[in-house]
Amino acid sequence: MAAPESERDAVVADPGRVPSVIASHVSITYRVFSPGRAAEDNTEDAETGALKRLLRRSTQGVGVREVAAVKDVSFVAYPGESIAVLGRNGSGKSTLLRTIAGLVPPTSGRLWLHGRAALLGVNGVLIARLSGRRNIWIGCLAMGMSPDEIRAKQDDIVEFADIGEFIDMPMNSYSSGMAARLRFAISTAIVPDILVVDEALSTGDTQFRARATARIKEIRQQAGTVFMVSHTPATIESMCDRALWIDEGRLLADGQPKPVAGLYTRKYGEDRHVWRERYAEVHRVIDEQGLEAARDLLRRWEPEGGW
Ligand SMILES: Nc1ncnc2c1ncn2[C@@H]1O[C@H](COP(=O)(O)OP(=O)(O)OP(=O)(O)O)[C@@H](O)[C@H]1O
Repeated sequence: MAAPESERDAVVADPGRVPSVIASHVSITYRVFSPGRAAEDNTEDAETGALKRLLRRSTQGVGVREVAAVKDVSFVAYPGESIAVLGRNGSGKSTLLRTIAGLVPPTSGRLWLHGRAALLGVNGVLIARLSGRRNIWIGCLAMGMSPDEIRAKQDDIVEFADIGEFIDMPMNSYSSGMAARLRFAISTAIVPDILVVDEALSTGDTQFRARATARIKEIRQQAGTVFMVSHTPATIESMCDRALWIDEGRLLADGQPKPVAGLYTRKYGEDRHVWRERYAEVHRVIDEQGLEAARDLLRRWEPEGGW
């Protein structure tokens, strides 16, 4: 069903402020290539079987499945905002965040960024057999820092990671908490305009979490925009001033963290049976009347949502 006109015009920016991110009808679809069936060729020798499979694929095509991870998401974000992204496993949170960080292009729709975005977590580029100190250079270079910038920052990074003599040991000797601390310290060494945090705070001990929270606050105060995935209502309420609830790839709610997290946790929390019926109703409304009508329903249930 085509989206109603009100949904097509969902991106409305505040004329008094310069947005840091504008997402306009962003959809992201993965194409998954499934290998051909191998079992039929077990009477052949391996080489003949492989050749036959290859021939069959080239004539019949490889199975392609499309996964619509993010569906028609629109929002406007501003400097100074700290935005929680919540939703169940597989709902599309990481995909959306990776798109904001510039790692996955939107399949359709438009995304405008004002400034530099960085995904917190330089895990992909770090090399486990090298020391933490060497990895600081690798991670910082990957974030686009110059050698002079790195030299100026490296003592701060070591100090913030606070992993003692392990900084000179290979990263594959680190506990997961230590590795998370070092990654966090590297990726917040420079203040990006848009910081994207994908569950980085779920690791690390209480003391480190408190320091990480303070660092994120610092970034916010320097007028950056922070997006962070979190499943914990207390974290969302203490660290964020806005929440996006992504459900099956759709932006179901965009409002103040407390009511949005409240709706979300009720769906998966205590009065689950009551909410399950309401949730089924939300999905019925989405199918029959569109997403905006479903959001109206949520607004009626949680009028204090600020949406
Ligand atoms: N690289 C990929 N190739 C194909 N499908 C993918 C890929 N990454 C994610 N998906 C699919 O896209 C959908 C959204 O996944 P995504 O990781 O964005 O969800 P998520 O909300 O971050 O989940 P989680 O909370 O488990 O991390 C899922 O159906 C997932 O299987």
